[in-house]
Parts: sequence; C-alpha cells; structure tokens
Amino acid sequence: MGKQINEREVVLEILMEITENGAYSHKILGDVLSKYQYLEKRERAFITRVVEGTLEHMIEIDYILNQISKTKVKKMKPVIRNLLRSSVYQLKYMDSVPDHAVCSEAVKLAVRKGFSGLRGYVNGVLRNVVRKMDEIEYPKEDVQRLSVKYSVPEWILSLWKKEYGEAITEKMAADFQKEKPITIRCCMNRVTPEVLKEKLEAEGAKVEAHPYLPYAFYLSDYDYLEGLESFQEGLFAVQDISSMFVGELADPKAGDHVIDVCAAPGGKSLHVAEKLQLADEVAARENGTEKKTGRVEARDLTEYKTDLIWQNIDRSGLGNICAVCKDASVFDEYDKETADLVITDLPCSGLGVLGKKPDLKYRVQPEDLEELADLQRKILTCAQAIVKDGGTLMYSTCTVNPGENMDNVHWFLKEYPQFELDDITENLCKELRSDVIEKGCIQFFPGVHDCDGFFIARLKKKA
Ligand SMILES: C[S@@+](CC[C@H](N)C(=O)[O-])C[C@H]1O[C@@H](n2cnc3c(N)ncnc32)[C@H](O)[C@@H]1O
Repeated sequence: MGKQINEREVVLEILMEITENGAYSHKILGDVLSKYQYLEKRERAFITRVVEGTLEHMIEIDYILNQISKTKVKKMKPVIRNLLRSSVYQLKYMDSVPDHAVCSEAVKLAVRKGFSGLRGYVNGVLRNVVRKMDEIEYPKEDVQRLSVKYSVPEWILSLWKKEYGEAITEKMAADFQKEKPITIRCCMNRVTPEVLKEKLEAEGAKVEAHPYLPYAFYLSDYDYLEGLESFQEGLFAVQDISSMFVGELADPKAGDHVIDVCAAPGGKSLHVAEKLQLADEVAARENGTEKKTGRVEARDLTEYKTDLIWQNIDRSGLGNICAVCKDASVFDEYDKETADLVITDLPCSGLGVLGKKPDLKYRVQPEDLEELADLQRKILTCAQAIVKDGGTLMYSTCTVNPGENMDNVHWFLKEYPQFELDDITENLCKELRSDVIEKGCIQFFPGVHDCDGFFIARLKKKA
C-alpha cells in the first residue's frame, strides 16, 4: 500500500460521499480506483468489496447495530455511523480479516477523524457485535424478514410480492447480493468471439461463453479492466446480456436510419451500429453495389452524456454512428417519420440492477415510480412520431415494475393504434423460452434468469 493511503479511510470517505452527499456508488468507486491505480490488486479489491458489501447489506447491518448500540443508527454522527457500518460488514462477511484487527483499525480511524472521545464507544459496540453476532434475533414476519435478510427496502419487496409472488421476490433479492463475473459483448466488426477469447486468456483473464448469445462472454480474474489491451483496442464492450437483446432483437437492416433517443453511454447504439455495418457490408457484397449508408444517431440530454457516447464511439472504431445532444421529451418537427428504427431505452427506477448499483435501492422512492412512468410516456409520445411507416420502435427499461413496463406498452398501443406489438419471444434460444411473462414481450428477472432485471418490447408501425 502507498505510504499515506489507508484503505479503510478510503472506504470511509467513499461511504460518506454516497450516504451523506448523494454520490453514485459505481461512479465514485470508479473515480477513486482510477485515482489509486498504483495500489495493488488486493488493496483495490478490498476497497471495492467493503464499499459494495456495506451498501449491499446496509439494512441488515443497521439492524444489527440497533440491537447492540444504545445510540440508534439514525442518531449517530455520520462518520461514526459509516465507520461502524463498514466494520460490521468486515466482521460479519469477511473471514479473511481478523476481528481484533477490524476493531482496533476502527478505533484508530475514529481518532484520526477527530473523534477520540468516542474511541471507547466504537470499541465497545464492535466488541459486542463480535460477542453477540450469533445471538441476534432476526425478524420473522414475511416482508420484514426478507428486508433485513437481503437488505432490500420493504416497499420494493411488497411491490414485487404483489406482482410476482413470494418465490420470485426472494430469488431477486438474494441474487442482488451474489458476486458475479461481468458480461462482455464481442465487437464483431473488429474480432471474432474465438479470437477475442484467446486474446483475453493470454492477458490472464478467465473467459466463459454465455449460454444466451454466441458473442457474449463472462469475464473474471482480471486486475483492472481499462488496463486490458483488448479493452483499449475496443475488441469488447461491457454490457449485460439482457441489454444485448435490445440490439439483437432490433435487428437493423442494411441502409437503416436509426435514432436512439436516450443513448448514453452508448451500449445499445454501438451494438446496433455494429450490426448495421455488418448488414451493410453483406448487402453491398450480395448486390455488387456501393456500400449502403445505414447510420445511427445516438442522442442524450447533456453534453456530458454525449461526450461519454463519443468516447465509446472512438474506442469502437465505427464510422456509422454519431452522438447528438437533444431532449427526447420535446418533439422536433424536423424528426417526423425519419427513422426506420427508434430505440427508447428509457430512464427508469432501475429496480432490475440493484445488484450493480447497491446504493440505488436506498435512493429510489415509491413516489418516483409514477413520475418515471409519466416521463417514459412523454418520451414515447415524441419517439413514436419519429418512426417511418413500417418502421420499428424498441422499448426497454432496466426495471422490474409493471407500471414502467407492460402497463406502458398497453397504454402505448391504445394511444397509438398505428403500432402493433411484434412478438419477440418466438425465436429465442431454448434457455429463454420460459422467460416470457406476457405474450410478445420479455421480462428478465435477476435470480430467475442469468442477467439483470430488464424489460423489452418491440413495436411495429403499420405500413
Ligand atoms: C437507461 S439510460 C440509457 C442507456 C443506454 N441506452 C445504453 O445502452 O448505454 C437512460 C438515459 O436517458 C437519458 N435521458 C434522461 N432524460 C432524457 C431526455 N429528456 N432526453 C434525452 N435523454 C434523456 C439519461 O441521461 C440516460 O443516459
């Protein structure tokens, strides 16, 4: 470890930023890890694990602390609250760290942070946690039991239980706490899946085929993703398999004009651009004509977001895609019926990705769901007008909430009868055929399926 860097202090600072100042866990962790690139792999892994683990288990950790400490978690000073949380996480979930080291490091850190008067309190609470951990009684009542066991807020569990039943609810909650390899998409415009696999293995990573799509892999055992040569060369993109199905099912045709209205950081746009380029090349070969001119316009709301898309476009080497700053909730007459394919992968509550963004479950509130469904309908209203006759509108969200998914599809079909639902469930691989919860659309459930919670519908405008 670098001489001045104390990994537990870094953890504490990150947790303070997330819980007190509203920072996003994946963003701040990424920033901090890239700042401390020189740390050893083990040290970076420790920081990541303790931050993510503390957030993943925070409801349970607070429950434990409330059983032990006279001062309840809500009343604690923020620094002490987060210090105790990350320490309880290590005591309960990290066998490799000795209990006495967790307690003494926490006391030293409390002193360093200016709380020398609370060294006895910190020491006492943590030693009591060690002594009484196995005696603590957990709630027995249904939703509260699941909430403490899996650290998912009760209102989310109640919503899922009502909509999908208890078994699926528990599977989803449990899945969010599992550590998983990342999923990558081979960039087929640059390399074949076989060559990519060989190259990544030569770089020391573990690569396994994903059963759902032939160009998807699980990737693990690498040190720093951005440090991999294959990543720098743009040979693969990090993308969940559920998201890959948007590009797969959008199936762009040679020469298509595609508009992705909410595209940052560009995952689906780039996948579609890659497919479009390949389709254009095949068509040109078959017809003996000039290459076709299929294009993707990847839009998002701010310059910051379109810069992110540009960075990914540059890495991809694709020449048929550009990023444009445009508000999807405001219709521009100039866009009217200009696109063969419109992608609407919309802002949503994200209840399907709580495992990847462990702070999101504390951030999102029940009242947000209705507001988000309204925004989605507003954007869909503008997006449908961009589609040419005979064209396609892809609708997707990374959430598990009917109000933002199937209900919006029903609303859309009623509001815009010139569209019809195009069944996307017919030609799926056999592993996925039972995934379909409502005819024609896909709802992935984490823990039931090997991916994020994700919804996809394909809507066709009548010719
Ligand atoms: C689910 S994310 C899109 C992810 C992207 N499709 C991908 O695959 O990488 C939703 C995006 O919508 C953008 N967004 C939110 N409101 C918007 C608006 N009014 N107009 C355009 N983009 C918007 C957000 O900035 C965010 O990048």
